Amino acid sequence: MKGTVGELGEFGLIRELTARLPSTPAVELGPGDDAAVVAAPDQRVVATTDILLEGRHFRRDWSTAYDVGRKAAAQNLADVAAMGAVPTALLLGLVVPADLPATWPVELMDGIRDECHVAGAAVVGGDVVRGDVITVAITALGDLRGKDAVTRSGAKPGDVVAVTGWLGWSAAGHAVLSRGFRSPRAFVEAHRRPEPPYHAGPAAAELGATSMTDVSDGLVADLGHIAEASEVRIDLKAADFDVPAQMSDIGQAVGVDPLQWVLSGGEDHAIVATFPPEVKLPARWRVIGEVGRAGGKPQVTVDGAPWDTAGGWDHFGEQ
Ligand SMILES: Nc1ncnc2c1ncn2[C@@H]1O[C@H](COP(=O)(O)OP(=O)(O)O)[C@@H](O)[C@H]1O
Ligand SMILES: Cc1ncc(C[n+]2csc(CCOP(=O)(O)OP(=O)(O)O)c2C)c(N)n1
Ligand SMILES: [Mg+2]
Ligand SMILES: [Mg+2]
Ligand SMILES: [Mg+2]
Repeated sequence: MKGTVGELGEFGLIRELTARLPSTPAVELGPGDDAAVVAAPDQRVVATTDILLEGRHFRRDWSTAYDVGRKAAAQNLADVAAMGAVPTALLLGLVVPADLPATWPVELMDGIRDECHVAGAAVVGGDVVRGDVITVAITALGDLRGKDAVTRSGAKPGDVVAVTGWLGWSAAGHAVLSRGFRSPRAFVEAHRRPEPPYHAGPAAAELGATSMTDVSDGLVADLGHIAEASEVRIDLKAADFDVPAQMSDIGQAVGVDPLQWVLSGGEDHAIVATFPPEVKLPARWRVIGEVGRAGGKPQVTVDGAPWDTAGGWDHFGEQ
């Protein structure tokens, strides 16, 4: 495709974007009208939104448009899964400058479409606006299939804490990219394209998870939200985490303790949940700690001590 977004124009761009979407029988009415119509047999809908901003969430010299699309969709679809729901639909709000090559939003849409396919969802609509900073604002919807949502507030003392998915890989990849390197590839790829374990969300709900969240900011920070909402303490054991040898090598090379990435690196969108101790967890879940009584301030401890460095990303913190 030749030319810029400005040359295509608003409706030309919308045509190019929507032409790339498959028709999906589950969606009653997709893009093209004032709004979409999505079936909700459960009579409730899970809804979540997250924004990705150029410079803050992604860099065009680090990630392709396709990668950004995969990641933007993944970040939102993971939030749906973390409620115990199955992702169904996604809407894309897009801000782009007029001089952006038209291939960029088109490849972004390909990435979003493909990640939706992985999670079983469909793109049902969106909006396009001209602006100075590329902004990808996604809303995702999901289906609880008649079950209760798994919130952040149900953890009970005595529960076990278990996680599935990657931890620290995206942060290690980010560390590599920020220092001007492009390898080791596995970590850089993990930063560009997280792989949330979508099916683990509804599976955890069925196993009887008492609380759940995805890890977007960092494990300690995100478990901190569960500790606060559930009014409990969460105790983690560092020995329960394995730090891959290659991650240790990167840590050595850049002078960072790799456990920092595992415990407070965000953007892998692992799913972490608490379960009653009698629940038999399938092998994909790693038990990493237990839930205790709050005893004053709810908090997360590692090997018995409060985690003293930042537990994760804060948009207004010092990064
Ligand atoms: N601008 C906002 N208006 C209303 N609710 C918001 C806003 N920003 C965040 N929230 C809500 O605060 C909660 C925490 O947000 P966030 O940390 O972004 O969650 P997550 O990491 O799962 O995306 C979410 O329930 C979110 O919907
Ligand atoms: C260029 C760039 N700088 C820094 C980061 C690191 N980073 C940006 S946002 C973020 C945390 C997750 O994003 P957020 O907007 O907080 O998502 P949410 O928690 O709402 O799901 C991290 C670790 C990045 N991905 N890219
Ligand atoms: Mg958010
Ligand atoms: Mg989340
Ligand atoms: Mg966040």
